[in-house]
Amino acid sequence: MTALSVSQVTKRFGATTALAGIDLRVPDGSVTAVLGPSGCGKTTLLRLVAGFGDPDGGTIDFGAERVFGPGRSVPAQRRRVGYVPQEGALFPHVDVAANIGFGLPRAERRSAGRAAELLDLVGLDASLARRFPHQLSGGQQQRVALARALAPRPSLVLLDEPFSSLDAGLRLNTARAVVEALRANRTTALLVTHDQNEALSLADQVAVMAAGRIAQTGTPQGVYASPGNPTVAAFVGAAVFMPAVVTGLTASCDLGELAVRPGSPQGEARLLVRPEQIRLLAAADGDKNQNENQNENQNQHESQDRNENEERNEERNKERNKERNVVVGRVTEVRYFGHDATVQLRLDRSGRTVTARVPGRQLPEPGTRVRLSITGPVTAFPPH
Ligand SMILES: Nc1ncnc2c1ncn2[C@@H]1O[C@H](COP(=O)(O)OP(=O)(O)OP(=O)(O)O)[C@@H](O)[C@H]1O
Repeated sequence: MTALSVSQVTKRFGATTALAGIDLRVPDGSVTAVLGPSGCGKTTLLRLVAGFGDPDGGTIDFGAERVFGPGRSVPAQRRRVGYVPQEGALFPHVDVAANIGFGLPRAERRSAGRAAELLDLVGLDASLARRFPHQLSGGQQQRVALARALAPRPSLVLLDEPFSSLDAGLRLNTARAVVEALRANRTTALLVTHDQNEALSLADQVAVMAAGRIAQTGTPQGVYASPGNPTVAAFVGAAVFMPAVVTGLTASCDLGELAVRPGSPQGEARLLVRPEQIRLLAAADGDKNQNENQNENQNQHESQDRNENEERNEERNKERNKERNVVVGRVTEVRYFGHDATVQLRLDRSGRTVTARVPGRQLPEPGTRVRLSITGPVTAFPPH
């Protein structure tokens, strides 16, 4: 298989700039997910790589071979690209074996061996070879579509939202089976999707696209944990943004004093907190009483022993600082998803609304007040 390099590729359709200078490298034998909102240019990029149309500028290389560049455009049929579209890719009037054999040389087309091998690769039983597409589930059809794309041993496989027509359960299983098959075959693949979970859970590399450009490329963990800007941050997962002032490695905001990553911009900033970083602690009202009792006891003790006055004052200051960093909010909404839940809270201090993602076991009732704490460092962006 071959690495793909796209460099400074541009494409306009009349007044619309579909691609504004794309740079992307897909390493040999790996799967890159292109993730982006509707209309950002994902399909256009895939079509130009396949050779279904020429860019206005830039270069496209398959390994050492330039397939598009100044004065050069290798036709689609000579690029040896496998294409898996959204749905309806199979010929309805011929069986699975014939569908898979479509792209094979004549001699191989008659051999049942290659079709069986490909069915096995995509995790389907060889007995399905004689069925017609309408006798398969949607997920099975998409696996056959991949088997057909892989049959002529392409240099590259392009998948354009191949799972979007499948329902949730089937979608995940099919997506996993398809990516396992791509990996087993050491296929270089570009998978277009607008589903963040799909991109993050399946791909070796995620390229986030926005308005005709690649906004960021990296490993799924890298893009999620260290997004380059707020647009990427919001596109790869749920995000809570809030204003803050950063001094050194600490950000001061409505959620208290939070640790920020090294190298964060200083001064006024826009903080990104992931909902799973917000932890809910014990109910706030009970805690408040306990704190008041503790303070009263401390006061009595201080009046008994004046010599320890200074020491006590210091402790009280520390306690006050701690209290200042205790963030309390009232639960306004709870959404239960089985494996976890989201809890929306209105912060006492500012009235700002934040959303926490918590395990679905012990959920607070709407209306109760809870204390919050933030785990792990948060990301700071410049304020605008
Ligand atoms: N043949 C065309 N003629 C005119 N405009 C086009 C054409 N193809 C795409 N566009 C425009 O180019 C932009 C990018 O379209 P594209 O289909 O690549 O986006 P996309 O990210 O794949 O969107 P979606 O997720 O909705 O499929 C859009 O504004 C679209 O309207």
